[in-house]
Amino acid sequence: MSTGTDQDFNASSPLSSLSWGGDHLLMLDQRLLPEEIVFLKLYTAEEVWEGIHSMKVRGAPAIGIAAAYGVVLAARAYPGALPVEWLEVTRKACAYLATSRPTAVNLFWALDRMKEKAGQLANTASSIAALNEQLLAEADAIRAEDEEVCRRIGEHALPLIQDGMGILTHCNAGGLATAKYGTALAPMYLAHENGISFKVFADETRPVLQGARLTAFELQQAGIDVTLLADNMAAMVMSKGWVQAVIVGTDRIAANGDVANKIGTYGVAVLAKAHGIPFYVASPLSTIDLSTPTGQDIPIEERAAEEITEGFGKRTAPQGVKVFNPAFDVTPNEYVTAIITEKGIVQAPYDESLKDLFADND
Ligand SMILES: CSC[C@@H](O)[C@@H](O)C(=O)COP(=O)(O)O
Repeated sequence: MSTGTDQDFNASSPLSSLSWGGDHLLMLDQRLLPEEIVFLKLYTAEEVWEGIHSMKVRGAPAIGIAAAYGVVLAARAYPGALPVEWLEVTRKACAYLATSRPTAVNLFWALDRMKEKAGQLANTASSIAALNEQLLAEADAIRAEDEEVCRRIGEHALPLIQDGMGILTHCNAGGLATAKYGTALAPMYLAHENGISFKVFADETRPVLQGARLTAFELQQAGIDVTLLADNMAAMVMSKGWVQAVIVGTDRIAANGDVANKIGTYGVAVLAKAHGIPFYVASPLSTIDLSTPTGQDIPIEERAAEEITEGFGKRTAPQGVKVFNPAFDVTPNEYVTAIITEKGIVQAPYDESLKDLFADND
């Protein structure tokens, strides 16, 4: 792995979290934002695994894209392999990369897609170089499709944003978490482009501060009116009548419409309901997991205690104290006003409306 700052930051176009560099994956180190803009050059699947696990890249769609490129890097490590060995390498890489984080279903969705593509390619009697090129094309397609999907989510959600509105969001579901535009932030970028005037309240999102470090940064760079809140201020801001909608992203939606997203989202949803504020979830179809029946079946990642006791290098709790640090929570479907997808906006009953989204796909 090597580091560099060779992709210039341009305030008018959002930073790209991931791009293919010819023989490596260029990954923006999101742990260092907003103070430093550093792109890492990753040459191995192990480096990609570590990048996902340590949250250098994070956000459900982005980790799926990163993992897809990780499979490409694994395959490229054996230029002299036979096709059957090549296939085995790609399968092992998929299984390995799937262990990097447990909650965001986009990771498994992207790896399943790469596994299926590798299986098809291995039967084509192409050279290993040609197989690798085509595997790379699949990873590129996953990335390009995500950009298009996010744009469409933004277009569908655009009518929800009106002049003078206040919108609260939690964590970061922006361009940094996706190929471009984001999911929850996509309509905000589009509304801004369309001259609609609105305010965003960004929860700082303890303990990793994706709201403060990433959402506030992204929106500020785009010239969008953003106000940063500590998480415990959302109730007061809502009670003042400053918030007309909540829009968040998601890591996995179960078949019944329960929504896993960054820890604290459930609390925001309860507050929104108490104040009569609609709570919207922006989600690509790749984040909807019909094979998981309810939110209780979604695996919730628990992360290191140090994220809470000495986040960002400063000890803020006594040594040895017990800590519970789940990275996500589940918002029950009854709090979800609507789910905004690239195929349109759906509402309860979610067990039917989510299934219909996929039925239309056939
Ligand atoms: C479009 S990103 C949607 C979600 O992945 C996002 O809201 C979120 O919870 C990210 O969590 P993170 O732990 O930063 O990967």
